[in-house]
Amino acid sequence: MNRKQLVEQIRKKKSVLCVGLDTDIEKIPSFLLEKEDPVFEFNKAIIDATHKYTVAYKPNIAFYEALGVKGWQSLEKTINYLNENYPEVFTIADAKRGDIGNTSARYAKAFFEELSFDSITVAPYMGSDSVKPFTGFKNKWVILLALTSNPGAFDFQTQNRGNSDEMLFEKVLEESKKWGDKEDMMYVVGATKADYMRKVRNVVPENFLLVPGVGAQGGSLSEVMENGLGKEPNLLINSSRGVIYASNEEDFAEIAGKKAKALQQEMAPYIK
Ligand SMILES: O=c1ccn([C@@H]2O[C@H](COP(=O)(O)O)[C@@H](O)[C@H]2O)c(=O)[nH]1
Repeated sequence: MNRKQLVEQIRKKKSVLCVGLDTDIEKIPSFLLEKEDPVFEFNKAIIDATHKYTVAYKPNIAFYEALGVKGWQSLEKTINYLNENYPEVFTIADAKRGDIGNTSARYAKAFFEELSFDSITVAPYMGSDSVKPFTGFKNKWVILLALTSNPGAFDFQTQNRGNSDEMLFEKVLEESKKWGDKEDMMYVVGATKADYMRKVRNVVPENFLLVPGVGAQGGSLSEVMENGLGKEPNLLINSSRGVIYASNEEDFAEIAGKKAKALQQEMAPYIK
């Protein structure tokens, strides 16, 4: 998917909502466990109930890998279901990959070609040769970890470099501009770090930001919208547990739909 298509969808739905498919076999309603592929059945019901309010879906790969071959099959069925039934939505493999060049190239093939995701999250720690193999795929995106939502982000990401005032995450943003641009590179910035949003936007005013951490992690949606939104609507705000586990009963999908709608309605007034 290219930037124009993503922006058009955001404006049409008046939403920057990304629903995180962090589908934990131990948390899904127990009646689904009788099905042949409970994880896929759960995802399918959540997607059908939320797609009107949602512009992106983000399966976190850990939840699928944890189930071995079966989990990988559920993931493949989920991305195929999205691409076949809702081709307008943006898809994110939250895999946080990045390795020496030839290995990164295999990760890129796995997620962009075998699984046909639109984007993948990538860790910048190993530098340019670990990230560049994910670039150059037509209409595919790298989503680079910049300032993450977890408390440990303060261990390295906000530390100053030498005597300069520049923080490590600012250096990552600046340096990565050599590897991609607003048409193929996004950044992860946690909703819990909304105080730093202005600094982020000083370096990358136009790139999309993927913002996890609203809801369960305590980040504020309105602060993110107020400080993070560019002239074009260039945010994707993720909610995983807050949407998909809003109910654990027969009505889980319907309640997830209502949660997604409530988030979309909070977002709508900001989207021009
Ligand atoms: O900085 C980061 C990067 C990724 N994540 C991921 O996003 C979701 C958040 O889930 P919630 O249930 O909405 O808290 C999850 O997949 C994380 O691994 C993040 O939280 N922070």
